[in-house]
Amino acid sequence: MRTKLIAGNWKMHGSKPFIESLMKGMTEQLDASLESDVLVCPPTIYIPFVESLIGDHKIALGGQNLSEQAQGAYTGEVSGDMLKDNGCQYVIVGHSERRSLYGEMDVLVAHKVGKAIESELTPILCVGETLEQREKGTTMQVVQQQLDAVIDALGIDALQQVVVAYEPVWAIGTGVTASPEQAQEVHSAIRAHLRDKNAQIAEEIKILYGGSMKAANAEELLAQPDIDGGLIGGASLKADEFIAICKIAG
Ligand SMILES: O=C[C@H](O)COP(=O)(O)O
Repeated sequence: MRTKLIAGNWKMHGSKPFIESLMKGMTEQLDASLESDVLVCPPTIYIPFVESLIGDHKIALGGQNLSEQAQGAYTGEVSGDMLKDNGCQYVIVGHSERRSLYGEMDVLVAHKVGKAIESELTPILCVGETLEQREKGTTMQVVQQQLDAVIDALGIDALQQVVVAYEPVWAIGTGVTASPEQAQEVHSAIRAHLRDKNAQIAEEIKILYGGSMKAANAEELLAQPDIDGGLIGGASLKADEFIAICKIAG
């Protein structure tokens, strides 16, 4: 039985007063009996601040990116160990914004997944196709290639420590959500692809959906058998909305 994970990716949003109010709303409404896991991924600089606001609440902390290097003269970079040292348990790797805006290729993403695991962080490996790729009918090819880059570099066993997030690029921040059927189709194909390599890992791995998920569509998406949670952008910046999704997840 896979526990659901609801992860908020705040991207480059927030300020101390905004975060204080967001976290107040979240911690006040968060029910301790919630069975799903809740995670927030603030901008790196606010991680210690958010950690102080989480206190004893059952909310995990994650980074949005990490360096592929362990340490050294890499100006502006933040390592997995540094994230770990500041209370993170997770880190998002290979988000489509990192891939398209910062030129992160599959090989680099695979390297970062490896570094996250070495730092005892759970990488949330993002995969997904553009609208053009979907229209050409290459969705699964693209997604498999993104997954296989990690499997080829680190071996299939590494995926025991990975969460996958399927994020169709055309659904990110657009208000256009993949239909539950479209999302389930890809999630199930991802699991089938992994099953060919290791049935147990395929069964146990969490596959999150990301792309305009909100309280109004979360129920249908999270009811799909292969959707194990959400990686939520815009809706994670509103306490009521985010907590409503967490409650739907159970
Ligand atoms: O990491 C989150 C995804 O990019 C989804 O963002 P969104 O919920 O704003 O569409």
